[in-house]
Amino acid sequence: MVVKVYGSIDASPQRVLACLVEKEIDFEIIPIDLFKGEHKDLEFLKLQPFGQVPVIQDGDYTLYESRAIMRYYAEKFKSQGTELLGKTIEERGLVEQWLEVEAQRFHPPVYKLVVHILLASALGFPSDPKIIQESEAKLGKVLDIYEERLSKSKYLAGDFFSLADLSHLPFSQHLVADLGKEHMIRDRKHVSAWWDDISNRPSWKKVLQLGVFEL
Ligand SMILES: N[C@@H](CCC(=O)N[C@@H](CS(=O)(=O)O)C(=O)NCC(=O)O)C(=O)O
Repeated sequence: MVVKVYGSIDASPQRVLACLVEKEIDFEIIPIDLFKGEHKDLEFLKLQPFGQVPVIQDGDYTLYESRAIMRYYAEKFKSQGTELLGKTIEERGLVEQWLEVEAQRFHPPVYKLVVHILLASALGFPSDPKIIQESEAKLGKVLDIYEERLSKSKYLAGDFFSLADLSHLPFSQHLVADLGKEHMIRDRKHVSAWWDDISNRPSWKKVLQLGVFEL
């Protein structure tokens, strides 16, 4: 069954696409144009009542929240493609820990930078320099902890690539590519080496190529 992924070149859907590529799962992108407000259409809201992308449909199974979708496929296809959850319960615990850190500590400041640097004018409100400054300071503190962790461990959960690293790809790509904040990664030696490693994975290159194609 080909998995339908509702979204397109947006960051959170890319998180799911990278996971599906790593797990060698076939998918079809159903474009949802956020700038046209298609994510607020009644039909779409029946799939995702909060009006956000991504949503997946796998036969008659529907799921939203990108990190939940990743966990579902990483578990469902555990023995296919890249192992993304670790091999022991202790490794799984560390994968879950760093997935939560990404969602609760890393994502909020980066998302504010995306909104205020990239989207503000398109969404019709003034970008707030104070929010940008505060978000950058918050993110810097988070990345300092990453630097310490990655000075001892090749990847966040251990010496293996996992969902925890993968989950960082889309918004870290924003940081280095279109927010003008690449220095936040490059100024931290171990974070920089980690970013070079995970962003050079064939799965991520394929997802970025899809984005180019979509444009
Ligand atoms: N927690 C959700 C967040 C999804 C989300 O924020 N999606 C954004 C697109 S992106 O910023 O992730 O690329 C969206 O639909 N935004 C439209 C809206 O919130 O109205 C997830 O991880 O799936």
